[in-house]
Amino acid sequence: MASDNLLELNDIEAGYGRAALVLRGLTVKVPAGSVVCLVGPNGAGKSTVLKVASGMLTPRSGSIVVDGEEVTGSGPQMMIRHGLSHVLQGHSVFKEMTVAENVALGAYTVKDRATVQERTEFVKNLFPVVADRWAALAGALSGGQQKQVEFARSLMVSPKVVLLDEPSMGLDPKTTSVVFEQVVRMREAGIAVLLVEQNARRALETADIGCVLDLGRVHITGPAPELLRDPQLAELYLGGGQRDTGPSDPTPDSDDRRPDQLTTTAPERT
Ligand SMILES: Nc1ncnc2c1ncn2[C@@H]1O[C@H](COP(=O)(O)OP(=O)(O)OP(=O)(O)O)[C@@H](O)[C@H]1O
Repeated sequence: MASDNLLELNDIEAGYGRAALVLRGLTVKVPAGSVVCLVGPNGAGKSTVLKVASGMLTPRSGSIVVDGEEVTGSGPQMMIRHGLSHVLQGHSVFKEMTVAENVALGAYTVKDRATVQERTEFVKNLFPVVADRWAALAGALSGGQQKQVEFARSLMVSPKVVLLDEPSMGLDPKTTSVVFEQVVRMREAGIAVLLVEQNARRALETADIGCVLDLGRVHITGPAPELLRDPQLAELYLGGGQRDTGPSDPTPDSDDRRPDQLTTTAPERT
C-alpha cells in the first residue's frame, strides 16, 4: 500500500565511530505537506537524525524510506537525488559571493538550464528578500536574510523534504519569526519539512507534528498544538507553563530558553 509519508526513518540505530549509539531505535515519519519538528535536550540526537536522513551518517540498523522507496545506505549525493535537502546548522552562505551565486550553487547537480531557470524563479518568488537582494554580496545581508538565501539554495534541487537544522540559531526573536514564516511558506508551496529546533515553543507553534527526543529515541509524538497544550511538556521543554495562563506567563526572554537549562528528563509515554 502506498504511504502518505514522504520520509520515514524506521527503528534507526546510529552513532559516530566506535562511540556508543546516539540514536537507539528512533522512528520519525514526515507526511506529505507537513512540518515535523524534533525538540529535546542538548545531546538528545536531533541533529544526528538529520545527518542520517541526508546520508551524512549511515545508520547501523533500521531503514530510510523516501516517498515509498527504500534508500537506506545512500550517501549525501544520492539522498539529494532521492529528494532530501539539508540546511545545516549555523550560517553557510559564501559571504564574498552574491546572493545569485549562492543560490545557483544549490543547482550544481541540475544539468537542465530550463529547470534551473524555473527553480530560480520559484525561489525568488517564495523568498522576496532573495529576489530583492539578488545582486548583493551575501555577506552584506542580515543573519535572517542569509538564512533565507540558504533556504532558497536548498530548494534549487526540487526536494520533497527539506531538513532544517536550528534555523533560528543566533537570530533575535523578531528575525526568528520571519524565518519561521518562511518555513510556513515552504509548506504552503508543497515542500515537507523536518525541523530541528532549540526554540521548542516557536517550532511547535509552526509545526504540524512534534517529536520529543530524549536519549536517542522519540519519547512523545503528536499534533504540535496538543504538545503545546500539555502542561507537563510545557514545564519540561517550553520554558515552564503555557503562554496564555495570565500573570504567571514566562517573560518573552524565557521563550528562548534552551532545553539544556532543564534539569529533568521527559516522561516516557507510549
Ligand atoms: N561528529 C561527531 N562525532 C562524534 N560524536 C558526535 C558528533 N556529532 C555529535 N556527536 C555526539 O552525538 C550526540 C548527539 O548529538 P546531536 O548533535 O545529534 O544532538 P542534538 O540533540 O542535536 O543536540 P544539540 O541541541 O546540542 O545540537 C552528542 O553526545 C554529541 O556529542
